[in-house]
Amino acid sequence: MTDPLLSVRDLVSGYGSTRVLQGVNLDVDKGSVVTLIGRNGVGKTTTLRSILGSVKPTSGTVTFDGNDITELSPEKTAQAGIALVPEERRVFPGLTVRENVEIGRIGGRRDIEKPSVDEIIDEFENLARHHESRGANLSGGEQQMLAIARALVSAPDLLMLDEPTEGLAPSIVKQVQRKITELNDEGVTILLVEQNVQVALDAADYVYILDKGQVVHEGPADEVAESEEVLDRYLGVSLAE
Ligand SMILES: Nc1ncnc2c1ncn2[C@@H]1O[C@H](COP(=O)(O)OP(=O)(O)OP(=O)(O)O)[C@@H](O)[C@H]1O
Repeated sequence: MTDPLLSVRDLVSGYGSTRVLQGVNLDVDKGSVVTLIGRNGVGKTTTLRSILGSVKPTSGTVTFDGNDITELSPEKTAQAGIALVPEERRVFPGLTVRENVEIGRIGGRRDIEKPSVDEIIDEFENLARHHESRGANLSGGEQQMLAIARALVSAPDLLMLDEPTEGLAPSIVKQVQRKITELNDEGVTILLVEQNVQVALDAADYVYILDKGQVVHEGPADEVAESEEVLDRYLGVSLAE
């Protein structure tokens, strides 16, 4: 067995005196799609922020590609090869598609040649025809693709996506899901936070369920999908046949 690409151990983290994560443990194997699911407010976004370094963990460790990155700043974490597509996309509304992607090229790994802005945009059929459109004029689905493109141009080994399908129409949700699968097929390892349980289970190889700042259940996605009692207890959902 090879070591996981990302390994989170006993991670305790929060905001000021509020402790949100109470000792999170998770692994992401190279080449896999791992999803983190759980009800609102259980700490999913805080987990991603603590891995990235925008929230400083109180204790515990984050190991990436064999290196301890627990104390690194978000810039250094990006240089190590991790990119985050944040909740609500955070596309720059006044900048064009091309300019938004160019910003992503500033950060990220320095030890390899990054793809060009055009190469990345051309991989997204619904962005390629909008090179010069401003972020504000894109649809929600196009903005999500732009946020993913901006992360990919930094050539990450691990792409973290925070609720990429939130607020999107069902047909666009499918497009985002297909993109996640396509990227993974191309070799990008993915850690996905997803409210849409069906998408989370369909996209993933392995699933962690978070509740009150701790992992309360984990397993291969197909096994979790069949654990009706677990889905009901921790997520309050039952999946239609
Ligand atoms: N910047 C912040 N300052 C203070 N408290 C915060 C901050 N961000 C989140 N919290 C609190 O931390 C807790 C966990 O939030 P987090 O965003 O990690 O949850 P989540 O599982 O991602 O849920 P959601 O789906 O609602 O985003 C919540 O109680 C939230 O109010």
